[in-house]
Amino acid sequence: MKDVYLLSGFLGSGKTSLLAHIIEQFKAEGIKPAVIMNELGKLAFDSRAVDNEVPLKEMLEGCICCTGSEKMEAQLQMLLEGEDFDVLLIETTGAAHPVEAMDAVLSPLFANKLNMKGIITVADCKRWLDRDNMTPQTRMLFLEQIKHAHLIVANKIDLLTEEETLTVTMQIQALNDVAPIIQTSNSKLPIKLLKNMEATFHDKEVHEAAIGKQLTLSSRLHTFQEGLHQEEFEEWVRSLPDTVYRMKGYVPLKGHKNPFLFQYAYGMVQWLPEYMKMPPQIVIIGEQVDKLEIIGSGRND
Ligand SMILES: Nc1nc2c(ncn2[C@@H]2O[C@H](COP(=O)(O)OP(=O)(O)OP(=O)(O)O)[C@@H](O)[C@H]2O)c(=O)[nH]1
Repeated sequence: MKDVYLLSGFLGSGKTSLLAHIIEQFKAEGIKPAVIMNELGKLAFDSRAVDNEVPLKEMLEGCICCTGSEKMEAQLQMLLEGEDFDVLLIETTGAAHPVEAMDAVLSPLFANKLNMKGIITVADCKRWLDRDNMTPQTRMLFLEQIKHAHLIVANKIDLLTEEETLTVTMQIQALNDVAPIIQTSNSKLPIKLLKNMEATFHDKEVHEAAIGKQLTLSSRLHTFQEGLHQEEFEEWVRSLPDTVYRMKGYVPLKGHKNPFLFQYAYGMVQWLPEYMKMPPQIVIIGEQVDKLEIIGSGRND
């Protein structure tokens, strides 16, 4: 399994600086990183931050959350098949919503190969102080990127007074009291903090994880043991709390040879027949997904 980290944060907040700093530290430890950079526009300006030894894929046409997961799947496939690496760092555009970005990366096709460790959000502290002057949409995205983070880098504190730094840290903590907040200049984050991150639950870990572990956004991989009735499955989907944001994968349906491709977003269910026998697994993305009772399992796993 290769660990995956998603770097989120506003335009100019310090994501590329963070990426460069993380790469340097991983390499010093003998860990091989690979990078996917999602830039808006066609010029891969920031890729200069990544040296030639590090496998790099760029997604220059639009934001990963809008172009959909197929492009991301293609990049992941190419990296997994063609490159030798231990960890994957994905820098999202400043405009990416964290749930959509995580959704694009978490493909059931790679569920057994990639382990989503979580979202690191770089928050521009100077900009935070000025957030009341943002448009409502921009402000909302800024807050969502912080709310869903598993680790928050409160960056650019060199531009703040001590008192301002304290105020900003407390305000950010009030928005997300689960993620650790690290104050930095130039995104100088020690990588030892990444190692404790864990945003993915596999079936067998659900019970342990549920004890005393609180998470914002997380994902869960579930394997079905038997075929299900479509109507019962859809009834179960409707019964789920609205903190389940996305689901996708292959669901074995009674009376059909191959599991169906299943997608769920914004309360809508979509089914597509699959011509190959894909593994009967779904990925669930949301809050507290470890606590969900999943249809067909007969118990909470
Ligand atoms: N003063 C100050 N400047 C910083 C800090 N961190 C980053 N910068 C500067 O802010 C600018 C943007 O930094 P990047 O690391 O490129 O930020 P980014 O989030 O990748 O930016 P985009 O790719 O444009 O979204 C650069 O000019 C950095 O040198 C910091 O802690 N303090």
